[in-house]
Amino acid sequence: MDAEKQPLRIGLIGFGCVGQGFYDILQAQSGLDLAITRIAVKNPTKPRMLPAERFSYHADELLNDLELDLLIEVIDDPDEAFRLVSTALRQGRRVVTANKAMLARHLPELVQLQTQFGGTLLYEAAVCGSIPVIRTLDNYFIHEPLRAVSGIFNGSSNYVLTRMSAQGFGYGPALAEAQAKGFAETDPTLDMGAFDPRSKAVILAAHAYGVFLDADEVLNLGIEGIGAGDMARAAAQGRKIKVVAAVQRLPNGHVTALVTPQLVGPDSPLYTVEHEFNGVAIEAVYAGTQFLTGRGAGGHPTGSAVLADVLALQRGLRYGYTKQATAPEAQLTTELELNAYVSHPDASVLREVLTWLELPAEALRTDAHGAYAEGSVAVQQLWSWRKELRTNGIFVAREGSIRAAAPVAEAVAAVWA
Ligand SMILES: NC(=O)c1ccc[n+]([C@@H]2O[C@H](COP(=O)([O-])OP(=O)(O)OC[C@H]3O[C@@H](n4cnc5c(N)ncnc54)[C@H](O)[C@@H]3O)[C@@H](O)[C@H]2O)c1
Ligand SMILES: N[C@@H](CCO)C(=O)O
Repeated sequence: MDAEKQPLRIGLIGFGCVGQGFYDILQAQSGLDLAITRIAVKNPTKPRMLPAERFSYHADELLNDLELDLLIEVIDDPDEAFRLVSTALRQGRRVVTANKAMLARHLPELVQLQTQFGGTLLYEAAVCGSIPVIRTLDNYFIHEPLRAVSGIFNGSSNYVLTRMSAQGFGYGPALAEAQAKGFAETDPTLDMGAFDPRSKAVILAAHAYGVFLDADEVLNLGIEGIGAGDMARAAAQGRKIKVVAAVQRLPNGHVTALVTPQLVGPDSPLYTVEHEFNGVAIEAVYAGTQFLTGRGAGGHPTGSAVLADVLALQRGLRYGYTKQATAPEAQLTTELELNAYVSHPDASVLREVLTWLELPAEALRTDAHGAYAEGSVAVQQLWSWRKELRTNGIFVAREGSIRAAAPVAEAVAAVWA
């Protein structure tokens, strides 16, 4: 047989939700010159849809098989994923990964390995499932200055919020559903605590601005503290609670990122993004704002993004990382402030929170659902008290853009209006 007619030989590492999703899609399509030649799994005793002889039980066997044209890494262990992906890149190979936690920690090194050894890594599936946002930023907005890239980057927490608000579900049952449907991470605190959308924000910062942010220095607050009372208050105001991640260029030219729950109204495109769907707004200086939406989690949507990367690799696509050359400085969220809403069923707990956040005691209100308060809060305070805010299940929402703290707050608000 003519060597050029051989299908691309794929080594698939990980056969969970995403691995099987990718496998299903490939089985259902004809005419693609692709073959899943080897599959590596971890657990030899787990019942699977394919006969045992289809599997290897050591991913290193796939790394050592240089007949494989391309490796796909879709396991749930970020450290092992980094070992596998970085080894493959040192071999100069073509690799696809969906592992955002691993990418957010190691992106600079993975970029450097591609330059040094000539391999290629694509990872569209790692950010917002089936939405082609990385490619849009990397290929289309190559020279366009961007004001912000923001939106709903986590399907599981959005699913839980949708079930709680529209269908009156409790937090626990809603999360159990998100897990059963394959949306949640193996450790769901990554989703509910907004660590997962923070990883995605870090990855998008690299493609939108050429900046490699340190994930540990990006403030992320999740939805563990949100209760029926918060849902009822939001609904009474005609708003919904969404976890919004934002990477944005500040008027001083620096880039910053933040992930928090937010109260959004019907004027926001995020208002109608429900269940496991994600939505990304790209605010470009000349093109204006574009909004991308689609399924952000699940085996088939994510498998579809993996397939798109495989086909792109077949055509020779690489990310350009062109904005790295002119990357602005990253700025941590200090010196910024936002409109905060905090709540707790117990007023005495909330009183203490107000002192942490330097909000006046008079801001405290109570209603049938418990205690809440609203006011302008320095992000530095949220940062300092982030562990306590999480442990106490305090819900902090923001509304509108974060802004530089006084005395430039008014000027900044005008720029962003
Ligand atoms: N589920 C989604 O919607 C989704 C979406 C985008 C990205 N991702 C990412 O894709 C990756 C896989 O997610 P998933 O939902 O398929 O998880 P999963 O838990 O369903 O499957 C992961 C599989 O990897 C296996 N595994 C772990 N270590 C392994 C090793 N060393 N060798 C071989 N197999 C190993 C596990 O046993 C498990 O079966 C994760 O990084 C996740 O963050 C998931
Ligand atoms: N756990 C992730 C999977 C998609 O990255 C989510 O719920 O968005």
